[in-house]
Amino acid sequence: MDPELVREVLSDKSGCLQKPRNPLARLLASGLAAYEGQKWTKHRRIINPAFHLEKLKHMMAAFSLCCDELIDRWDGLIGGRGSGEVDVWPELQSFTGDVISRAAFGSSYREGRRIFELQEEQAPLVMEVLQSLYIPGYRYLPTKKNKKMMAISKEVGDILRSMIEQRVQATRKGEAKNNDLLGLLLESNMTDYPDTRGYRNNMTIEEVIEECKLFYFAGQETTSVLLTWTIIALSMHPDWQARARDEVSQVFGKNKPDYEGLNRLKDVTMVLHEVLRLYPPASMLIRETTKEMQVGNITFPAGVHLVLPILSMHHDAEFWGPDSTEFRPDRFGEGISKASKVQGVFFPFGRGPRICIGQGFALLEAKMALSRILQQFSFELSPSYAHAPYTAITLHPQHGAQIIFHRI
Ligand code: HEM
Repeated sequence: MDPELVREVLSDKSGCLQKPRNPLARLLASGLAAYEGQKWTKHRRIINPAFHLEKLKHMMAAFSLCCDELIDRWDGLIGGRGSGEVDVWPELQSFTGDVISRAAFGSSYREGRRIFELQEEQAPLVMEVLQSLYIPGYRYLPTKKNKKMMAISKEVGDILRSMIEQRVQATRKGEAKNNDLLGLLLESNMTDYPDTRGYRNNMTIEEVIEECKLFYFAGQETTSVLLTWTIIALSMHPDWQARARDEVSQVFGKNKPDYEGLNRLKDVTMVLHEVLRLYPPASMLIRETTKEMQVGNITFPAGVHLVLPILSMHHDAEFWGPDSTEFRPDRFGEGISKASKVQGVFFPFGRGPRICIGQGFALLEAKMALSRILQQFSFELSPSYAHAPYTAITLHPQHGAQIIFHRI
């Protein structure tokens, strides 16, 4: 696909495009509530100013705590033998779930974790519904599955509502620290924050609930996918594993990584960019035309879905050269803009007004986790690993990611 067209669509200067309304994309976009007929929230952008990386520094403590738990768990799995096999895919999913729970809900972490467990239970039920024949009104019938889904949805809503109400009270009394995502969301929501057209944009409690659910969907699986492919790629390329470990050891020695040091990691960043290029967690973006519009020299009527194929553009030899499918992190040695032959063909976090607001968060989390893992273990692929990247909602390792770890 022509990168110019991608830029044109994602910048959407004509205002003719929106995030799609098809059920699967709605599931992705606004969480499971989409199934219940709730609307895509229009207000997301108001949280952007509060979601500044400076504030995320407060979340370093949450990342660090989750890393401690991960390393302890893997240490336990390896046991006294010094080496052992771990399927890192479920491990890292649980890790990023913990990170987002702690970062999103701070002191209310336990209730937050319960919400995410419930959503995990709900996701396969929703997928089943989406994949089955659509019969209008069927979802309101008191079938076993529908009752289960409604019960989960009610429990999630009840927990969130009570957490939010408590937090709003505490914020009004000046008693809440509010350096977690929920706090930032509520704080920015309590501030009168007009949009570019001057409208007040405050969210309802229901919309705050939707935002909280979205953070989980947008932030948990994507980051676990990135970390999992990184461990696999570094197992396949021991030279890069050694190089990344050397860098981590030069910057941190045996100390725990800090914010300033993580921002100085060059080789590790190149590795993460190359993994995001070869295995982009979101393999495509979709936009829907809301009225007739022209893209390039084609005129599309309203209601057309435009698919922007991140995965294939990231692999295209025309943009990246004849080694486009090879793992070569040094192509990012002089930054993203010089990595490809053509500009604008690397967009794992999207682009334009709806670009991922969690990209700083995700990269910081990934760098911290990877640094801790490299400090503690060397690793290689297990003979039971089968390489099968598979596009479900994100780009999964279809048969898991079995890795043999050796304690250093
Ligand atoms: C490696 C990790 C991640 C990747 C590859 C990723 C990728 C993306 C992409 C491609 C989009 C744009 C979707 C579109 O334009 O249709 C997006 C949006 C979004 N992401 Fe991420 N993401 C990651 C991590 C995170 C994290 C950790 C969070 C939250 C803490 C997050 C929160 C969001 C939100 C809220 C949106 C919607 C923004 C909007 O529509 O205005 N993401 N992400």
